Amino acid sequence: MTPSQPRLECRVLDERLRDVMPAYATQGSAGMDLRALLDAPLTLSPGDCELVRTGLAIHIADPNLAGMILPRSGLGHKHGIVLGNLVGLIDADYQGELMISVWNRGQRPFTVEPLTRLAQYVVVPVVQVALDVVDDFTPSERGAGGFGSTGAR
Ligand SMILES: O=c1ccn([C@H]2C[C@H](O)[C@@H](COP(=O)(O)OP(=O)(O)OP(=O)(O)O)O2)c(=O)[nH]1
Ligand SMILES: [Mg+2]
Repeated sequence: MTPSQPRLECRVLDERLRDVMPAYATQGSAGMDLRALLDAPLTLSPGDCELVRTGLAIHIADPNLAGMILPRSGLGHKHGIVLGNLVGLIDADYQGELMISVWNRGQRPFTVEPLTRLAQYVVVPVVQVALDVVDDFTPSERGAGGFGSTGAR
């Protein structure tokens, strides 16, 4: 832990999580893994999407931070287990349980065992902005070009 590391309040909503709290796996890890709080194995057929409990609530509180729930690359690439919402965005004022929308986008059934590390939680900086309504912008180099306007190579 570095001295400047922000501290976030976390409620443990299920005692099963006590011994397996999320942690950074290495010094340079960007995310900490979230486990599936399940009473029994959960088999997802191809195309199935289920909301899975994590047993944890994290109150970020600081509006200049947000949480993100992201897939784990091994599960996503090897097994097609990703998120039903693609990315979960956790508001700084959210105090409820972190939930994982798990989606089997693959072609084979996949069984999630209880307390499997299913997704990862990343805290990112956020800037809240104010919008000034204008009629026109000062021209930029890109202008309204997008969606491949700069070419493929
Ligand atoms: O994967 C996720 C995504 C969201 N949330 C929680 C935290 C987040 O702060 C809240 C609302 O998420 P979001 O704003 O993305 O959903 P919404 O459909 O816009 O709901 P709301 O009307 O409550 O904002 O739901 C999760 O637990 N897991
Ligand atoms: Mg919302």
